[in-house]
Amino acid sequence: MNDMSPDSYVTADGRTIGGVVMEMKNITLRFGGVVAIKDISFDIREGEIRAIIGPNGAGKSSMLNVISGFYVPQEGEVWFRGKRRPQMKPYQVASQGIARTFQNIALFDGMSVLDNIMTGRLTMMKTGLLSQAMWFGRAEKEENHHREQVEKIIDFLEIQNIRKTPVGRLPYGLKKRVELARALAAEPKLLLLDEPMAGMNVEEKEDMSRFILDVNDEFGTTIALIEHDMGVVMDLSDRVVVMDYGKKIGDGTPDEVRGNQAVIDAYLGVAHD
Ligand SMILES: Nc1ncnc2c1ncn2[C@@H]1O[C@H](COP(=O)(O)OP(=O)(O)OP(=O)(O)O)[C@@H](O)[C@H]1O
Repeated sequence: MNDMSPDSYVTADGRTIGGVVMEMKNITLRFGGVVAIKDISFDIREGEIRAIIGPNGAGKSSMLNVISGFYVPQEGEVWFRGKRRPQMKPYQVASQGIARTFQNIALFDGMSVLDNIMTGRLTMMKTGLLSQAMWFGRAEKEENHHREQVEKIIDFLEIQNIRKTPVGRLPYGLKKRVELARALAAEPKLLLLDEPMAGMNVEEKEDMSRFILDVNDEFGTTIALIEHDMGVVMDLSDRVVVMDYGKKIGDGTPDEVRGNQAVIDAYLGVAHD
């Protein structure tokens, strides 16, 4: 699954966690007078499930937006696969193998599940309309390949029965699953999930947790996620970054974070256990 770098290790459940793939170094992000992120550093290792938690307004989404290139920090550096990342547009970040889902579902309601998932492959499509017209065979072959990959994801996430359904008609939990499918269609190396369980009932949360674990396990996808449900975060994650008012107040395994007094004071102590 991963290159066995010297600092690789195998988790209790038998997954291999490799070296650092993404490193945020002293990131500061301001919106006018509001400092959303204050001098935060942390890393993400290959194959791990890394959570970012914190109370409302702590800066979690802002951090995910920095990783995905939607926001450019005023200070600090983003390193990816051992290289400093220059300022990039989100589509350029996506083409490096980083895909994301959004806090508020961002699908095309009028389009079928299948077509929505196909849009996740846009960054990988080589033949445009002109070449399709001029060199149909090659374009057709490529289209078939994309369809095959999408069908695999549809099977994996168990959504065969809704593949032709317009997304707008689906219940919330399934829409979130389709969003995950669309992100996976880009075959990401690093998958960013912005509150994947928000608004879900217990059963939907269990399903989504299982799919996140399966994606990580089956495809070796590194996952960084923001989530409010503490139970979910502690069960799923290998390591957790805790933010509060734009600052990092904790970073470690779920057990380390649970025992961190600053975290308890800021967040966990307030009826989130
Ligand atoms: N586009 C923006 N323009 C101005 N201020 C912003 C913008 N995005 C975020 N902020 C501010 O930055 C701070 C951090 O917001 P952010 O959404 O990153 O926090 P969060 O931890 O994700 O919160 P929540 O859990 O409520 O989603 C907040 O004070 C917020 O109002």
